[in-house]
Amino acid sequence: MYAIKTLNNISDKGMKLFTSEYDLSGEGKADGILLRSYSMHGMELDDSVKVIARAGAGVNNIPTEEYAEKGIVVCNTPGANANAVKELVLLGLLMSSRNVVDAVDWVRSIKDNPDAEKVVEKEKGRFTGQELTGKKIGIIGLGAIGALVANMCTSLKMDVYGYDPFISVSAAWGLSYKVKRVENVDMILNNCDYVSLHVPLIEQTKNIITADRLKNAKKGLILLNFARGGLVPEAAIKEALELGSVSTYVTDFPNNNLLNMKNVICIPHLGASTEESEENCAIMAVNATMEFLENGNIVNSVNYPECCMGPADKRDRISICNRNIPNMVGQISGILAEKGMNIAEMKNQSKGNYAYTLIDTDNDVDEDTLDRLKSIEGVIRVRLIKARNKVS
Ligand SMILES: NC(=O)C1=CN([C@@H]2O[C@H](COP(=O)(O)OP(=O)(O)OC[C@H]3O[C@@H](n4cnc5c(N)ncnc54)[C@H](O)[C@@H]3O)[C@@H](O)[C@H]2O)C=CC1
Ligand SMILES: O=C(O)C(=O)COP(=O)(O)O
Repeated sequence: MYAIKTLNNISDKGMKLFTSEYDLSGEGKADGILLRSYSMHGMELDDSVKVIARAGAGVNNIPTEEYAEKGIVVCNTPGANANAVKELVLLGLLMSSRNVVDAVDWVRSIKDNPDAEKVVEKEKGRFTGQELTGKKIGIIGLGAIGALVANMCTSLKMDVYGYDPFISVSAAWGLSYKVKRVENVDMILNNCDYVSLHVPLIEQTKNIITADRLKNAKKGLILLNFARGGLVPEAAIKEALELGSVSTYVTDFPNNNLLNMKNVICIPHLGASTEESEENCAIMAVNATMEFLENGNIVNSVNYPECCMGPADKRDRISICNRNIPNMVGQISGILAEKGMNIAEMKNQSKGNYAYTLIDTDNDVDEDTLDRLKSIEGVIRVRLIKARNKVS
């Protein structure tokens, strides 16, 4: 039996995939944790936790490096909510271009005016906007979401520019040939009428949109931030709105300061909040959790490498989280050889500072073997997964 804890509401479509082998009561020590935006920084975790699945894309709410050091695999759900965000970006583009927020607020204010129909026709000129067709848009970050946004904007007949020095091969394949490659953030800000941010919040992207950069931005820029608040310092936005270099800031990450600024359109972090996206994310997160707990297979991890060997069905499987340093595989297989054990299949993958090893063995695995594997310097965690239908 595996115990699962959830830190946010996770769609039933995903949760119901957990079989009767899973205790979902949230009681006791968890083997796996599922969450959305709940902040895990500073949270005490039981030693029992082996896998954490973020039903969503951004993992800045999870101390992924600290957890890697503890042998906890953190997964996310790449692309599962990208369409939902793309559609909200479209709304952001339209709302900011057609003054929809102010116009709707104003028209509500005349609801008791008996001449509302006439007043609308007389006053509507105050809300004249601009069209998207033919305007320049820059997309910063061309991953799952940025690529969809870029392609959507080409369909809207916008002139689309993209910046992503780390673009993946699969994202590049999916990108319209009409998207023009730009070499730096400033070129995007200085030339575009609209800029949409789609990078993760990491050390290198924190405060990426500085006050200096915005000073030189094309006058009247509409900046859309459906990625993370921490990419754009509030002071920079305040100054740019006052100077007029930015005309509107659309953000999915409001706070008290932003809510009190004029020409800031605040959305309450709704990017991924559609039924479809919540279901997609939950299904992917639950599948990754079960794969890891039952088979030791790692999929969609952000702190450990992808490593899969199919179901742990016929043979006992040893799962080892270790540091990415020389001679790990040699020492591991040496111990198994000393114990007279035969390795039926083995896989070792690495990512950054960490590596992961899966071993299927024809023999029974005793406690002493596990203890000796644990004692190798650089081994972080060892787990035995008993075969479901063992061959004798
Ligand atoms: N508003 C919302 O509800 C949602 C917000 N998000 C945010 O959007 C972010 C992106 O999501 P996805 O597109 O799914 O992730 P992704 O991982 O598919 O794409 C991120 C892209 O950013 C690029 N990148 C990384 N560092 C960069 C840098 N310094 N400069 C330029 N590009 C850089 C990467 O190469 C990658 O192509 C998430 O990390 C999250 O913070 C994601 C989903 C929902
Ligand atoms: O997936 C992401 O990065 C998001 O920001 C979505 O957050 P949420 O799951 O809606 O709390």
